[in-house]
Amino acid sequence: MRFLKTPPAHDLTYSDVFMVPNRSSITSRLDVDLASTDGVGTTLPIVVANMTAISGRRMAETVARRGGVAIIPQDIPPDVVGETVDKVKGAHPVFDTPISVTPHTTVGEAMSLLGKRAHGVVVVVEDGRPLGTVSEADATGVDRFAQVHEVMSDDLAIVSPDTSPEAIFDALTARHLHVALIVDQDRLLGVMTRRHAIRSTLYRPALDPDGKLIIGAAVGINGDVAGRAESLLSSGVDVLVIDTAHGHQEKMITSLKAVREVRDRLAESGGRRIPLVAGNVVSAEGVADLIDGGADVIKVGVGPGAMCTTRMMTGVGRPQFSAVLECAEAARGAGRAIWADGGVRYPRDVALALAAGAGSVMIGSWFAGTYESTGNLLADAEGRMYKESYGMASARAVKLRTRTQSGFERARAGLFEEGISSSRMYLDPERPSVEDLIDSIVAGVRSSCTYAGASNLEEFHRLATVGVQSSSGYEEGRPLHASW
Ligand SMILES: NC(=O)C1=CN([C@@H]2O[C@H](COP(=O)(O)OP(=O)(O)OC[C@H]3O[C@@H](n4cnc5c(N)ncnc54)[C@H](OP(=O)(O)O)[C@@H]3O)[C@@H](O)[C@H]2O)C=CC1
Ligand SMILES: Nc1nc2c(ncn2[C@@H]2O[C@H](COP(=O)(O)O)[C@@H](O)[C@H]2O)c(=O)[nH]1
Ligand SMILES: [K+]
Repeated sequence: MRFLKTPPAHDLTYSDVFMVPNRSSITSRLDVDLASTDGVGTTLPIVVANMTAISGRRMAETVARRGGVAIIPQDIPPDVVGETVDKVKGAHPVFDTPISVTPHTTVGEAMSLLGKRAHGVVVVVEDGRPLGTVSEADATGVDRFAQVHEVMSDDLAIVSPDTSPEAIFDALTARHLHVALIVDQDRLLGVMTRRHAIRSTLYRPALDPDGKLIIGAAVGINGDVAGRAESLLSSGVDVLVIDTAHGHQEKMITSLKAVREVRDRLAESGGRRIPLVAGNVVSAEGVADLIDGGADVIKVGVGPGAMCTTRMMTGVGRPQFSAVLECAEAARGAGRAIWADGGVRYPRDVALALAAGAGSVMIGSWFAGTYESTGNLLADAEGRMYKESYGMASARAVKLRTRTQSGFERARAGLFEEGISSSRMYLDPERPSVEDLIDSIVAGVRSSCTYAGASNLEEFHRLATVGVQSSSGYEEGRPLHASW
């Protein structure tokens, strides 16, 4: 990446910068390969942040199907992480997991499950075989205590797993149906909407060597770090994140070394060498020390997160674009990669982080307001759908994390909060699924690459030309949804 003009002496946020187009020989945005360069095995440079209100089983499965990876937070007990890993590994790499109920399930219960996934139907199943589907339209005006077999639609598009996405798309269009049910030998394997059919030709799932979807998990720096790391690695995670607010501290370095020993021992006894990610830091010195401690990837960002109050509480942090730029250069110099963590709100921010040299971009709050985040779907007084979210250093998260300690200890720890305990993240009615958000990120970043003349992310980092803008420069780039 180069600056258009001499960069200013002060540090820059994503909003402070823009990219200018280069002469390009790339003729189509579809010719751009967005596989990450960080060695983690994703085909998209997107990581879901280890936040309890955001990253769980459905998020992990959905994002990995499109090529990214989700990190299960450090506060989730190891046996629950193990179950989550099993579920994600058991999910179909192409077809979406159905929401299935028995014929005698009440309409009320079936409708409460509908918001769990984006495809909009519940499948009524008996002995593994689909009998019908129930959508919100089928349930409108129906008594909540009625049973689903009374209201289900039995006009079904049943296809075999070897049907091409194009054929599924055409069949659904011809029959005016919303989802195809993928059935193999009388067993419901998955579902596919027309949008999913298109996506399955545009994205490549992120898979482990056995062809299963990938997933990561996090460990903090307190307690039995090596023990938790061993348990997570044994449960089959594909990437391990060692995470704390101030990653450039001695305790992080000793924890990291302990985790590396566990990882290396398991790898030597026949396991895979799982990449270790450590953070968070915002300086080249921090990067160097974590690489020295054994990190394969360094997580970068102090204070840019949407749930984060660190900068207002402490004055500490660093504008994220400059942090990413400096840390990426330091990591690349040592043959390692970084993840740009936090503060991403628009596709442009993802593009700018990658231009600055990030291997992947970690996103939390933007993905909180989706069907796939962990929380329950709620409606406000006007009927707008939202999910509740909170920061991992908020009093709420600290209370959860310290639940085994005395009431006094917990209350005292809660005073040191550096995050928001409750926020409403609204679902965008146009983009209610994390897959819709990924579509827009991918459309934006593919386009950024072709403006730069890059056919992959390594070229993009090399070719990107970045300028510095005023706040009115940023404002000029915003769309206008109503007249002046
Ligand atoms: N990227 C960011 O800007 C930030 C991210 N977070 C996220 O919140 C989650 C919880 O992290 P964290 O609060 O570190 O909790 P952890 O449970 O990981 O504990 C942090 C440990 O480090 C010690 N510590 C020393 N100095 C600091 C410091 N300046 N800030 C925080 N802890 C310090 C704490 O001791 P003691 O409590 O006794 O001081 C504690 O033992 C993580 O997921 C983290 O990524 C949190 C804040 C900022
Ligand atoms: N200072 C705090 N930082 C937090 C907290 N919870 C999460 N985080 C960080 O934010 C990113 C995600 O950023 P987002 O803008 O995409 O939401 C996450 O990975 C953490 O590094 C918190 O309570 N305090
Ligand atoms: K912030």
